Amino acid sequence: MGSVLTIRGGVPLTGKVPVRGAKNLVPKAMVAALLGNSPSLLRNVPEIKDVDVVTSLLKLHGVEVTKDPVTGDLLMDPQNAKTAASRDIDAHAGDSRIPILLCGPLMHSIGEAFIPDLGGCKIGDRPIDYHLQMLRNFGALVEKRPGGIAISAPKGLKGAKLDLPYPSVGATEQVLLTAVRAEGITELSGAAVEPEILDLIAVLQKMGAIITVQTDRVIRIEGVPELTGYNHRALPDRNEAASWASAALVTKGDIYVEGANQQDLTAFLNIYRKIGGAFDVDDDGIRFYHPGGSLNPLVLETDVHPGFMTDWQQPVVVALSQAEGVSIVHETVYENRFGFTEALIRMGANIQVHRECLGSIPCRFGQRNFLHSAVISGPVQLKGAEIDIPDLRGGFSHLIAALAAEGTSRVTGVELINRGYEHFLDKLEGLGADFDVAAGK
Ligand SMILES: CC(=O)N[C@H]1[C@@H](OP(=O)(O)OP(=O)(O)OC[C@H]2O[C@@H](n3ccc(=O)[nH]c3=O)[C@H](O)[C@@H]2O)O[C@H](CO)[C@@H](O)[C@@H]1O
Ligand SMILES: C=C(OP(=O)(O)O)C(=O)O
Repeated sequence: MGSVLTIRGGVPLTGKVPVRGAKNLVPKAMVAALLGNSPSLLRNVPEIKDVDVVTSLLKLHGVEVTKDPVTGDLLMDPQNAKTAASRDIDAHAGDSRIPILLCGPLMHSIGEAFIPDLGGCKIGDRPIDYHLQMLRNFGALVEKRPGGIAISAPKGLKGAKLDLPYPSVGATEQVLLTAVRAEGITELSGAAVEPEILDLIAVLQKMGAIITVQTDRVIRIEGVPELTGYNHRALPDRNEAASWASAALVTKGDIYVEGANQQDLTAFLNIYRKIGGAFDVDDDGIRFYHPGGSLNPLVLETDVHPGFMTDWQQPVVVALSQAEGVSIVHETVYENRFGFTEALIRMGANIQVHRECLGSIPCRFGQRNFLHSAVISGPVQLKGAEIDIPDLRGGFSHLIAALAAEGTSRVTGVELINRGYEHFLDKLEGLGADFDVAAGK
């Protein structure tokens, strides 16, 4: 039974929070360790659920994993990698999307893989068609099995000329993790180039891979027969940083996010400043604060990097509910990422969601009946409510709203937040939030 959080809102969050390695890099760098012929050391690893899930999956496949939670050092030795039973893999896959990325590394290290149906946030259909198509182009055989897919490469994996119809982060990583040890050259057009992908490329290069990131979303990989282990410090979690930044703005607080990196947050910082938030960057992090006065409404579209990241959208929508005037947010990455607004509306936010594309970025969801544009009018006084957290970022945005609201909120489903926010209750306590946690009935 999950715990219940009782939040008494209205306290500005002030203080310091550290952010460690990115949820959207660390599990993938862990998967990459399977490609090496010697141990890998990943540093700055946070204690989050997605890391635990991949740790279990690696262990099931014979990888020795040793972790120091305090330093964040994670040592992985893949030298005895082996096949695992599909029912065990299924039981350990958890609520994560990472298992699909095991395909290439497992085919290279043990010749086959079983991949269970994926978890991850329910913010759209989230198909894996690009992943499977890319793998087939390398020569992999993909078979549907109960509860997942079986994948093998009886004739080996060969480099290919590939083109993604949309710059999918996961499918780009799938190609990288497969191409590095495939025979010959792979050229991927339409690739995603998120900072986490560039950091994964850095990991793979340390292992001996030959990867060139060209202009216009083209990545070229020359396959090599063998890779070694790596020693790498994971880039910081820019999505967690942006969430705390929004929390500072919404609660009229002042939060120093230790570890936040300006370069990875450029698009976010521009929007933060336009809304009326203030920030100071130094060598170790970024201070985010509400400088007083009213917040400004704006028009915003989520997009692939270098655009405004979709995972920043939900916390920023809460900030826009406090801006003076009408804002428009067009979500172009996921077709169904406004479900979280239902709870905000119950808390008093003035938000309408629309099927039309309210923006200029060509989007795959227009005229397809998806509620993917939001109109937000503010400012409103948010009020405490009963909330059941639906997903990671939507859930964090609900927490922020409850922390700023008048009165008390009762929040269930908080365990979902552990998937991407390390020690978030300790961090909230350190920032002065007024809450209790009780075991649910
Ligand atoms: C663990 C991780 O890193 N998660 C991130 C990753 O998710 P993830 O890698 O799952 O996201 P993708 O970039 O692949 O998805 C983007 C869009 O492409 C679609 N698509 C994707 C694959 C496919 O085979 N077919 C298909 O249609 C998806 O449904 C979605 O509409 O990138 C997203 C976009 O920056 C982020 O929101 C997630 O936080
Ligand atoms: C959508 C997200 O993650 P995942 O892809 O792991 O579900 C997220 O981090 O906001």
